[in-house]
Amino acid sequence: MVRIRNLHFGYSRKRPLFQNLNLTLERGHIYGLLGKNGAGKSTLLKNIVGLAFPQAGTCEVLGQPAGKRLPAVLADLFFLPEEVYVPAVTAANFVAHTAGFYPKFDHQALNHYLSEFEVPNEAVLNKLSFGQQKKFMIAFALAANTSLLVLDEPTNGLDIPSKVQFRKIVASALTEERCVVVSTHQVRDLDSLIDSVLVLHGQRVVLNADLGELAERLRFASVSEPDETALYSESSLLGSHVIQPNRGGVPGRVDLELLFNALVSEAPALTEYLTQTQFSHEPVL
Ligand SMILES: Nc1ncnc2c1ncn2[C@@H]1O[C@H](COP(=O)(O)OP(=O)(O)OP(=O)(O)O)[C@@H](O)[C@H]1O
Repeated sequence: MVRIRNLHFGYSRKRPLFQNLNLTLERGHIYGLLGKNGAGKSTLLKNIVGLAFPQAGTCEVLGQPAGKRLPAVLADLFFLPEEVYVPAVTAANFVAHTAGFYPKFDHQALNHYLSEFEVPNEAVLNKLSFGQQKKFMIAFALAANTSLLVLDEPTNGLDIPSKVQFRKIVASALTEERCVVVSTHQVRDLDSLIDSVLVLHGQRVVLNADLGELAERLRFASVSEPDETALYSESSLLGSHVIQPNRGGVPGRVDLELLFNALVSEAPALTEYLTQTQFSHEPVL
């Protein structure tokens, strides 16, 4: 679906944002893209959807260079940027004029998502609140039914019930044919939604892993005594939160926030452990 090899990109040549970045994304997965502010999440997504162009290396989507923006590729991908723009027309009018760009557009699904999000179909879009505009565009993006769906910080501006709805709706829209990428710096918004996690740090993707496999290999725990054997440890009020090798092999819950903190603080023991462990997606770290 997405194949990036040795990508170099920077807004200025003196300050590269990505160097030798590699990434493979497959159908049938919901990926969560995590990275600190300014790590380049939005920029990476723009390279994927053909709105920014590699200075070296390749970025292919659906087997074609993304930067070529071929009509057949654009009809099968949807990118929802963080800041949504809506014109001064009703939702129904907007759909009547734009759904035609997406051959697999599902009108029934759109009505279902809009009613779940409680967005009125007859409303003039630019008169809606920011959160309602965002929910309308999320519903439209999902209903476009494209093979690749890229959502940049979709939960920004959503209230708590809408975030819950968002997770439910996106999960229901995933099929074996679709690949969904969701970026966020609010790691908790992705809990129980994504099945794979991507971490962008230090100019490259340092982790691309299936959450199920991570759960089999890592154990996330809170301990009261220091654990010298932990791969990563973070002090808490009652002791420490730790990441340990999962020696029992019984999969538990992956603490995305702790994992993210560990990776961006470049915990060497965890890095080494993950490097030795074969993940299904691609060699990471
Ligand atoms: N159009 C642009 N021109 C020049 N620099 C840019 C442009 N867009 C982004 N940048 C810079 O590139 C870097 C990465 O920005 P980007 O928006 O991709 O990061 P991000 O990980 O999405 O950040 P955040 O989590 O804060 O949204 C930042 O330092 C930003 O200032």
